[in-house]
Parts: sequence; C-alpha cells; structure tokens
Amino acid sequence: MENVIAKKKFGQNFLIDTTVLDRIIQSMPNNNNYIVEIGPGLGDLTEKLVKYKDMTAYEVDTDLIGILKSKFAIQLNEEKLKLIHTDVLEAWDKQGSLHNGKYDLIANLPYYIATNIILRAFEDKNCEHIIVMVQKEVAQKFTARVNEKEYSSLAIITETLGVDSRILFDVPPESFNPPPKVMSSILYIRKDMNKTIDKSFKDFLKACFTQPRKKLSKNLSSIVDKSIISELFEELDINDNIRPHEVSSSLYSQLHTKVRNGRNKN
Ligand SMILES: C[S@@+](CC[C@H](N)C(=O)[O-])C[C@H]1O[C@@H](n2cnc3c(N)ncnc32)[C@H](O)[C@@H]1O
Repeated sequence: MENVIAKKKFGQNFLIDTTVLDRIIQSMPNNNNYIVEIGPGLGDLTEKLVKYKDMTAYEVDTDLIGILKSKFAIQLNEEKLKLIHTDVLEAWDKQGSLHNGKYDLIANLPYYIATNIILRAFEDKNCEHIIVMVQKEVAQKFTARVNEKEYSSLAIITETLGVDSRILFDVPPESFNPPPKVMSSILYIRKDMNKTIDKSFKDFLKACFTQPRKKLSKNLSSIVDKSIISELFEELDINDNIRPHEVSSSLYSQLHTKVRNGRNKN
C-alpha cells in the first residue's frame, strides 16, 4: 500500500484482500451498463473494474485524487476512466444522476454515509445494479425478509423497488487496512427500472415504524383514525395484533394506497 494515512472522517478502510477484490469482479452483472464507483481510495478495485468497462469514479479526498491521477494516467488519458473530485452526495444534488446513461454502482462504500448513498442510488433513474461493500448490519437491514426482526422501511423500500436483493458474502475486518471494528458484507440489489417510490410512501412507512415493537395499529393511529384502521385491517385481512415487521411490502403498498386515497386523519 502507498504511504498513506487513512482518514477516519472519510471512512477510509482500504480493501487489501485480493481474493475479495476478485470475488467482487466475479459478481459483476453481465450487461452493457457503464460503471460508477464511489470512493476509489487507492484504486485497487478501480484497477480491476476499468479492465472490463469504461467508468467514472467519485472521490472526495484531495490527497487521494493526486495518487489516483498518477496511477491511472493512461486510463484517464484514453478516457476509459473519469475521475471526479467531489463529495458524491453533492454531485447527486447537482446532477440528479451520477451518469447520463444506464449504470451499475460498484464500490466499497464509506460506512458513515453508506445508507444514504444506497437510498440516493434508489432514486437515481439511471442506476440499475448496486453492488457495494457495507457494514454487515446495514446489508441485513436492506435484505431482511418479512417476519425477521430487522424487517423495516429499508427492506420494504428495497423489496418494492427491486427485482433481486441479497447478501453475496461477508468480509472480515482483516481484509482491510486499517481494519474496521465491524464485519462487512457485499450487498447486491437489482432495481426494477420501471419502478419509483414517492415521498408519501416513505413518510407512511416512517409512521408505521415509529415504535417498531408496538402494534402496527398503534403506530398508524398517529395518521389514521382508529375506526378507519379497523376497517382497513378487515378489508385487507390484517390481524389487529400484528407488529410492523410482520406485514409484507405488498401489503404495505396496498395499505398506503387506501390511506392516501382519503382515509387519513386530514
Ligand atoms: C471504504 S474506503 C474504500 C476505498 C477503496 N475503494 C478500497 O476499496 O480500498 C471509502 C472511500 O470513499 C471516499 N469517500 C468518503 N466520503 C466520500 C464522499 N462523500 N464522496 C466521495 N467519496 C467519498 C473515501 O475517501 C475513501 O476513498
């Protein structure tokens, strides 16, 4: 590894295990999509990705930009690689999308903003696949299934937008330098490009999970009259004692549609 001191504030844990790097490459979907990487770091994953496809990498750290520019001078010159020096969240704010064509996001994400990045990739209409290294606990939240205790808004949004979502494999702390304090996982999500989620559904889920271990009916009573909740539950054959993590994403969608169509408190 180059003589670089990893910066905690940028979530820098560099992946040094070549077996893991190769397994990420093997997980790449077989398609013609462009590649976007967030946080190329010292460029170990970038070096492998750019052999397969043209790509853009977004990096916030000025010191790393200098290293990457000399390491990838040829690829930059041939325009196989575009290196953008910015905070990726600002790029999303400004551009709306990280690339103006269909792309797959492949990255070892900075953990302090990983959830936020995945949610932004969900909103990005050009992003199809998300293959990212995140904290294992975060990966579990995105891939939980109904009735599991981790099943909440993130998993429901993922199921609603996705055709496929799963954890591909776990990665131990010693695969990184410096090693993070937590176990990591490679998360795989394939979005359905025809689907979007509106803010009203997200707000609805937030209300449903205000107190995740209480009854769903109790949480819903902050936005829907109790008598209407009973009516809706009967129509949809939902048990009054049900907890928020016991309701499937499709049932949440149906409930939301009914609430939005006038049966809320306002
Ligand atoms: C976990 S490291 C991964 C580095 C490298 N890809 C690897 O696998 O070794 C996260 C990378 O994201 C970069 N980063 C952190 N915050 C960022 C942001 N807001 N926008 C763009 N890059 C960011 C860090 O500087 C670092 O290079």
